[in-house]
Amino acid sequence: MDPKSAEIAREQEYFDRAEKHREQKRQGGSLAGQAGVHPAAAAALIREARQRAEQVGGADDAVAIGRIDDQEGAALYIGKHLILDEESEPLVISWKAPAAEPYYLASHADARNVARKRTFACSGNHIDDFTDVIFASIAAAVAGPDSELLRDLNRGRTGSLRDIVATIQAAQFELIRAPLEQVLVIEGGPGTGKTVIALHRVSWLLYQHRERLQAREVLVVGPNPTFARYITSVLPSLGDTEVAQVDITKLAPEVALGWRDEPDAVRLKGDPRMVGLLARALDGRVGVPEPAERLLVDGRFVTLPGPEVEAAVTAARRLDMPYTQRRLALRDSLVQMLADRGLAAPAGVVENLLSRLWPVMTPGAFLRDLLGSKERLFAAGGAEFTTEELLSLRRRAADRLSEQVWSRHDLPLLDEAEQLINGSPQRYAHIVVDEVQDLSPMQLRSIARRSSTGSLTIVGDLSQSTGAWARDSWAEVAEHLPAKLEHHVVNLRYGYRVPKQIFDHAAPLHRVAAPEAVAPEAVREGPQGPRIHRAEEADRAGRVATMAAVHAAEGRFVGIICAAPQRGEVEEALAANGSSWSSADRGELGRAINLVSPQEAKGLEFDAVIVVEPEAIVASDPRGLRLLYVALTRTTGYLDVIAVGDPLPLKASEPSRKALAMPGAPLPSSVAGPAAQVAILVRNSTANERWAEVLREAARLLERPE
Ligand SMILES: Nc1ncnc2c1ncn2[C@@H]1O[C@H](COP(=O)(O)OP(=O)(O)OP(=O)(O)O)[C@@H](O)[C@H]1O
Repeated sequence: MDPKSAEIAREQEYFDRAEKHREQKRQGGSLAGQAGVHPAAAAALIREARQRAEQVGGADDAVAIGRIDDQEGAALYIGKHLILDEESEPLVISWKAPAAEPYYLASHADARNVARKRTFACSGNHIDDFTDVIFASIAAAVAGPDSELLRDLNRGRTGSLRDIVATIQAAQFELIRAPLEQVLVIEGGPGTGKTVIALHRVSWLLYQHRERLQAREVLVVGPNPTFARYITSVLPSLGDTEVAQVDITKLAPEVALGWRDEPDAVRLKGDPRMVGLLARALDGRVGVPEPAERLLVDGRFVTLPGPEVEAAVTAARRLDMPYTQRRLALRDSLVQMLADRGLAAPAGVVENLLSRLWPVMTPGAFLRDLLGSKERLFAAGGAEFTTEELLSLRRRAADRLSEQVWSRHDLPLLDEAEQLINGSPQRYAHIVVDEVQDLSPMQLRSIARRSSTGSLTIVGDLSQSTGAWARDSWAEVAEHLPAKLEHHVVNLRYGYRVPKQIFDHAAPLHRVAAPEAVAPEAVREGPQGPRIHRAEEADRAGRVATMAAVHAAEGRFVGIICAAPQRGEVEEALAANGSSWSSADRGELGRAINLVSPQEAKGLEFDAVIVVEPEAIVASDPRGLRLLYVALTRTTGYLDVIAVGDPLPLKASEPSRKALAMPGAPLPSSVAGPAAQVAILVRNSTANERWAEVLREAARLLERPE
């Protein structure tokens, strides 16, 4: 046996021994259910056992990810979870324990008493190989990634992000363990590890602050359901199963989505001026008493003077409480007025009057009534909004609340209304927000109101910021976040995902679309450079389907990124080719072939990416060059770009007639005001819609209110 194989065999013995102890701990847990006599007690024990098993680590995980030997020759094995022997001595320590720090921080410049760092490559608990870094006596600092990191980065991807405990880099580790009491903004280009670091940071914070920070007090927010699902298994794999992980649409009452807002309305619904508008509109729902209010108590009428009732309403209005609580206060006042007249009326007696003065309100009913009424909008808008703005919010309300279809951009408004009507939602001691660069002020408020401490980890990249609230500076984001604690922005420099040749292809876009942001340095070469395919419109989709099938046949996880105009033809071509695929827009991800819009592709990665018609991607957003940059930086290995037009447009072009005809596309700036409303209305009206209704609505839009 060669020396390395002999060493692997010795290490394997240690791994096997540790695994035996891990299994014993797991078994100890799984018998707990049988020990309980009462079924409820047994269920609780089983639940606890399951949690314990998760904290022990999966049976398929290696017991250790690495080992450090100090200058005196003492070895310390490091894994995802602590494993003790029969004497309760540690066989493996957790990566989060202070003693594990040198594993991540030792460098040739500062060895931290580490003589050797060993990283294991395993299949399950079987050691395939290991690599050593010898620190002793090597003076020169060696830059660049170690071979274990490269091996890990070159592994094929699946539909879910993995933990990186074995290969966390020193700069990343510093962010993972940065103090809890701050707003930490982690910025960095595509694939610098922002997401994965933020998740490891959660695990690390829960471990270090276990006395005062519980998993249930931590919230992780992603930008959409696909992304939330993509990252969801990292924390459980680190033993943290109880952290709430949601996409931002979940921070609002549950409603049926499906309405598409026009760009003006999208922008406005994210505007912080909506806070005042909603508060004024809710106040507008409070009624005015009659000069004399008559109530039927015990079969006879009692009259309450209007001014007295009005004083009670005014007092309730002034209370610093949510609408529903103030309603209860008004009810108490009305009951008291009757009591003052010697009438012991049950609360129900005043209910009719109360419903008129202070109607019961739900966020959905309130917002539907507001957006559906020009009068209500104009009354609440005040001087802060232009006529055009208020009209852009107006839409026909469904007759029944259950039939109302909402847009994604209504959600932060519903959340704001929920706060105004029913008070604060559940709050969290630490919140992580990923892809924060695109969030509107109203969405950021939704997050801020859920923070009990002001401690946040914010993750994003300005060079990937697109949409109605595209940002150019962190200050624009920070002003809507809690200001209780200091804000620190830290930049990650190295790009781990995108191979160098491919990043070089995308880099010119970065320079024109986000000149202020720092571009990452790619740490590795890929299997090949980007391949640019010129196509005719007629054969474009067919070639996409063929390329996807070839990549999939090689076992690669494939992402086809295309804008809305090309989506139909690509779906048809895939179907004609007999390929099955997942659609990220429906929240799915994970088959060999995935079809993704450039917006939904943010944060995701694939072994092979096919970017369809870059010009169409650029045309689909006012910051379209950034969107193309996002699309080109999703690959860990292969990139194909297929284009009838320019494969690398560096200038955002005037939208074509065809693009303008698409619902949701921005109109030229010369078409504004009511004319824009009418243009949008006509564009959105399909042939089978009732034209009389469309024309009536158009006439209504053109008649300007005073
Ligand atoms: N230290 C590391 N060891 C192994 N893999 C790493 C390391 N750092 C980052 N990666 C990998 O690089 C890829 C990109 O990481 P991640 O998705 O967190 O980047 P990001 O900065 O959030 O990217 P984007 O801006 O595109 O959302 C992931 O596959 C991640 O596992």
